[in-house]
Amino acid sequence: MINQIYRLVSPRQFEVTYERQGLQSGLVVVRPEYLSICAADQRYYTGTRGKEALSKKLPMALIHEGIGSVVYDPNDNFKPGDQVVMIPNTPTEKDDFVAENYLRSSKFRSSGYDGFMQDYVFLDSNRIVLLSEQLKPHVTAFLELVTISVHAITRFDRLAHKRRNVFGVWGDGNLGYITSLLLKNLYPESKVCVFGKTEYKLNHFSFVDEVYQIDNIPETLKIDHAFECVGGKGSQYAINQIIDYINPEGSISILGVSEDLVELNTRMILEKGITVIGSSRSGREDFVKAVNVLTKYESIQEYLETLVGSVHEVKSIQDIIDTFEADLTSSWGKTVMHWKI
Ligand SMILES: NC(=O)C1=CN([C@@H]2O[C@H](COP(=O)(O)OP(=O)(O)OC[C@H]3O[C@@H](n4cnc5c(N)ncnc54)[C@H](OP(=O)(O)O)[C@@H]3O)[C@@H](O)[C@H]2O)C=CC1
Ligand SMILES: O=C(CO)[C@H](O)[C@H](O)COP(=O)(O)O
Ligand SMILES: [Zn+2]
Repeated sequence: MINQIYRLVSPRQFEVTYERQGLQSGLVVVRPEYLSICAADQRYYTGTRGKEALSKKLPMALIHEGIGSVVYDPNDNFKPGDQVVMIPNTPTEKDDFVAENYLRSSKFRSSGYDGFMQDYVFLDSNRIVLLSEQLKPHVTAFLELVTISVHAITRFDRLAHKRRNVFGVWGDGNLGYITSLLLKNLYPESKVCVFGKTEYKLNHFSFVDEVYQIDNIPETLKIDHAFECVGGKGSQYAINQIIDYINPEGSISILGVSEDLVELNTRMILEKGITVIGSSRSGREDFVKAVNVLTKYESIQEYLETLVGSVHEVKSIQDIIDTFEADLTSSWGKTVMHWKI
């Protein structure tokens, strides 16, 4: 069959390419239905990802957050019409110690390999996870972002010391919202404090114990462990502020992606014996966990629904551009595409 792939060729410019794809490949064919825009996609779309990366990675289909329905499974593990979430990480080897998302040989869609902006996506059957009917598609569209928090919290739980009285989450955007929501559900006895810049955004975090504006934090406040969900230029200020407020031997999970090198107060990292945990992307285990968590806790899905900023029907390349532009001007939440192209 001939597949149409919608690739970014240069900032703000998409082109359709046609590729022949055999149905004998053993891969499952999925029709994408709801896709969601990540900050990483915006860095490619706007060209802020940096010239070198752009020249290495483009042309490339964007989007690594999305769900779809199975069209054809040569092994009959999935039925046509099954709703599935697609896993963007594609490992090419297995390691006993290194998770699939940290293997340098793994391929990640929409970061050097084609993402989900295609008529059909061809995936190995272990790169999709079945979704139950009770899950809402405009929410599961960004399930990949939920797996990022699931993965970071799993790593934190394994690596950090066991006093978890107070968590601090820096970042009043999408990732901060999901991370604090999961922390509050997974550690109901712990206090969760969110630190951000904008009162309007912080007002959405009704489920946490405290919210603080970053220029108005009580000096006496102390946290046991922190999650940085800021990224970009703000991550330097956020991580150094965390270093100031964290108790000795606490952990800082860094999730925000920055294009530039970040200057850190390493003297206090040393003096406080802080554990810094880098956390990037996710793997199959995290997707299975995220699907189970959303299915088990109905309230999590309800809270995640308030993170849906807007849903755009996409039928043409112009609709793709309009949706990316709308996302850039949106002040809250995830921008979802109903993929009808
Ligand atoms: N590790 C991983 O695998 C992944 C990482 N990411 C990265 O995580 C980061 C956040 O993503 P996302 O939540 O979608 O982005 P958002 O823009 O929605 O969230 C970031 C938020 O942090 C706020 N902020 C800025 N400076 C500070 C500060 N010093 N302290 C506290 N909050 C601050 C921003 O406010 P304002 O907008 O007003 O500046 C914004 O509300 C990005 O860098 C993204 O690329 C995303 C997915 C996966
Ligand atoms: O969003 C992400 C995962 O969900 C990561 O931030 C993204 O993979 C980073 O990729 P790149 O190096 O292409 O910016
Ligand atoms: Zn992402």
